[in-house]
Amino acid sequence: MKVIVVGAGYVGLVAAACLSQSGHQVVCVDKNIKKIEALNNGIIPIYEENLESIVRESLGNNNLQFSSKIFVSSDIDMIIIAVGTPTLPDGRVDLSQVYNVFREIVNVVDHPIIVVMKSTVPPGVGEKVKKVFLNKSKVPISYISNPEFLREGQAVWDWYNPDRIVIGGDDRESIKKVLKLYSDIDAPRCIMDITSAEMVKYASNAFLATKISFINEIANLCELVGADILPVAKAVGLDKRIGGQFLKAGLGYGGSCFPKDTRGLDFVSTINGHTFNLLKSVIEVNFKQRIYAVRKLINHLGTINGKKVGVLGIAFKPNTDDTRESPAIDIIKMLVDEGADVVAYDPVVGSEQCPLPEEITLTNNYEVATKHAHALVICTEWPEILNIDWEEVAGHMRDPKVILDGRNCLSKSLLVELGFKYLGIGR
Ligand SMILES: NC(=O)c1ccc[n+]([C@@H]2O[C@H](COP(=O)([O-])OP(=O)(O)OC[C@H]3O[C@@H](n4cnc5c(N)ncnc54)[C@H](O)[C@@H]3O)[C@@H](O)[C@H]2O)c1
Ligand SMILES: O=c1ccn([C@@H]2O[C@H](COP(=O)(O)OP(=O)(O)O[C@H]3O[C@H](CO)[C@@H](O)[C@H](O)[C@H]3O)[C@@H](O)[C@H]2O)c(=O)[nH]1
Repeated sequence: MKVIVVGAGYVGLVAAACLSQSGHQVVCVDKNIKKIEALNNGIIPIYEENLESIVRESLGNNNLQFSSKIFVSSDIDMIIIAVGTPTLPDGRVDLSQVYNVFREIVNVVDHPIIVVMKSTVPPGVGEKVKKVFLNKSKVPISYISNPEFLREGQAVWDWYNPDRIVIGGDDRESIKKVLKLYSDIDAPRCIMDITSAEMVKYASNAFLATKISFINEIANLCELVGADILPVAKAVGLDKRIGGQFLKAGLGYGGSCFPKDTRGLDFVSTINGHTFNLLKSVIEVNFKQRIYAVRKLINHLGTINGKKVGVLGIAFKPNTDDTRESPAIDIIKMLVDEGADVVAYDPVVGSEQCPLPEEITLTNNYEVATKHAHALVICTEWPEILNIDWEEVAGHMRDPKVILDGRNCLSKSLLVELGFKYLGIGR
């Protein structure tokens, strides 16, 4: 199949690379010219396991090309859209990138083609796009919704091992063709109408976010009654009807998806006259979890004004350099507001990836963040952080040597033995 992928971000680049590795002819288009120049030289702008080798191999065998303009030659079968759909301050989804792509497509397409929507768009957008944009095209353009469920940090693995492939459409032939993209992938196929496919994506993310906020509420309650969230979550998760995944209590969810998609679904609900109270609570609990962590630290340090606090981990989760809506960013801002001297460490995140307050020091060396620190806050469970030599850190920190383990990822007994004051979440 010959396809164009529009957008070379986390989703577009992974889709383009994996489809080309599966033998499809792919042109990946991004309006960011610098990104395209780098990609043409095999330089990957994001940190994602195995992606670079796939891109380089596909560039080498000509299955993959990069371009800064959409050029639709007569042999192109479909255009896959993977541009950003960020959140607006009022929770609405900003669809301007998506709409701009449709304006371009309608202008350049000169033969019948399928447009596949991989970007996450609110339920109802596909039908609207068909009416507003595609009906104006001189040639037939078929619309398919094909939401993406990959996770950052394991995106390539997720691409080849999805739990399901969701296709929403109203034209059998187009659905059949889109399914051919995935002929080498073993997963259940869920075929439905466009709006339902769009809803699957939002419902999935909202449900996973609900699990996280739920377990965080249970963790907070555990602290009050003297229970430990680790054995509690493990035993609860062993019930197959509940499942053990997404029951890790901590600082709450961040990233480019859960925060924006929960807010987006809440907005869609409100505009349609439905008050989604459960989802509103999920969002509120998630934000409060960050404040709660800072309060906990203040309670143990007395005041943090003038104290050195090392924040370990800035990415919203391990194995990615993405800091979008990362709990670490809010926590750092709150600590700075309280007068702390913050030194933040992350093994891969650099200043170009994240807007941090000017007052803070950012380092890729954990010793710079831990040396002479009064307290540490673990925000991301990077392997580099789990494997820190805590005995050495105990030797160079200042009293009271508090560790707020915001991801419950360290050994409490070891740290207590080494003289740290250990604070977990729900323990
Ligand atoms: N990041 C994830 O893990 C993930 C997973 C599943 C779904 N999604 C969804 O996929 C979509 C893309 O997410 P992302 O994280 O890859 O976004 P991103 O911001 O990393 O990348 C989007 C890319 O699109 C490019 N772009 C914007 N307008 C363009 C245009 N007119 N022509 C060409 N290129 C253009 C941008 O320059 C950017 O490189 C979003 O809707 C997101 O919600 C993301
Ligand atoms: O038990 C858990 C699991 C996750 N998290 C946090 O939740 C956030 C999101 O984690 P994860 O889902 O692994 O990362 P994403 O890459 O954002 O992936 C989610 O968002 C993507 C974009 O929509 C979807 O495609 C994926 O299916 C969905 O898992 C991170 O901050 C995690 O630290 C927890 O706090 N506790």
